[in-house]
Amino acid sequence: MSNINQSETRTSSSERAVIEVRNLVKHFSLNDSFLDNFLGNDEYVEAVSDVSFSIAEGETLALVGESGSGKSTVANLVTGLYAPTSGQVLFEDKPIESVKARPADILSEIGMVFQDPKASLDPRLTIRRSIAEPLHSQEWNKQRREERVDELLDLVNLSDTHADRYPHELSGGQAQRVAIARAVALDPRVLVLDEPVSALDASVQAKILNLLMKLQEEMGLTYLFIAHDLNVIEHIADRVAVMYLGNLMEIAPAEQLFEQPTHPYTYTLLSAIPSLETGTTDGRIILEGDVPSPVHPPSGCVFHTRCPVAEDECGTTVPNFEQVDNAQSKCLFAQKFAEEYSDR
Ligand SMILES: Nc1ncnc2c1ncn2[C@@H]1O[C@H](COP(=O)(O)OP(=O)(O)OP(=O)(O)O)[C@@H](O)[C@H]1O
Repeated sequence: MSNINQSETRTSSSERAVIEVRNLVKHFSLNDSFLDNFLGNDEYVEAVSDVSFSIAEGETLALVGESGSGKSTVANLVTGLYAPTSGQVLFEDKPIESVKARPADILSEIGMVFQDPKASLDPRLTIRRSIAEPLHSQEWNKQRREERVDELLDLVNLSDTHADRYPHELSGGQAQRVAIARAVALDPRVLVLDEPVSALDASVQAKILNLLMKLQEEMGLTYLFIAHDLNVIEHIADRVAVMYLGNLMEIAPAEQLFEQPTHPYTYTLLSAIPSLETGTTDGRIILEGDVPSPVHPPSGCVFHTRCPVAEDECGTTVPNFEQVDNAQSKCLFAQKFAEEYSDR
């Protein structure tokens, strides 16, 4: 057991980090009017609070947590859509701003897939034109673009007959395949997947997850996979990062996290997953109280107001990350908690 600094929640030095997030902070101001500025009102939402992690080449890091925990904000910071309030995102050791300075570069390095595939496709464009759109950034002639669209349709297991349809003529699963084809059109290194299967039926979810795993293997892709549902990521994630109220609470290899969570918040998320045998969530821990406001987060550990095992110290002391086996856990009692949990 050891206490470690938050900035050390990274891949081991032998693995090459494709994405590295260092002490990332993002505030959204709530008082932007002239009067607010004049009166010095500077209230803000602390959407992401000192988050650090890295993702190794070919790895899938899942980012999980309840609604409002800051997952999408992290995704938008990693793709350079948002500028951080402080901290840094590095893509292959280069600050993301320098990659973003040339829009074609960022598109070809980091692709993005969203929750609602139909909303991410232009309803006026045929599937062929939608998939071809990012290819216009390349100096390719029409024939080369057409060939690439055919390759991409094949890659995501859609037949040519889909090429001339419009988004409204596709099922949710087919539309997500098209969105994935677009995202990988320029052969990126990284895909940021923001709840890519949340809007789909369970049977379709499994097919899209299988497709993502196949593409990762064939194209050597690195994934940042965002989900609120731990069920979805159990088989796809190599490591899991758990967020609560803008903070990273635990980061661990997926197998260890599902077997022996080291943070009480992870435990409560796991206890919400229905048992495979009974289909019920018997023994589930229901968190008391509402999620606190990200404008005035609790002192000490941000989870202490809802934590089922909090002690007095948790309300006053901000935990550092503690190493428990291969997990890093932002809990003052991580070791004790993990031992007690494994006895259950
Ligand atoms: N543009 C914005 N302006 C103000 N507040 C924002 C903005 N975007 C996000 N927030 C706030 O930041 C916090 C984190 O939001 P975020 O969308 O990143 O969480 P999330 O975990 O992705 O949730 P969800 O799964 O519901 O999308 C929330 O309190 C949210 O209300």
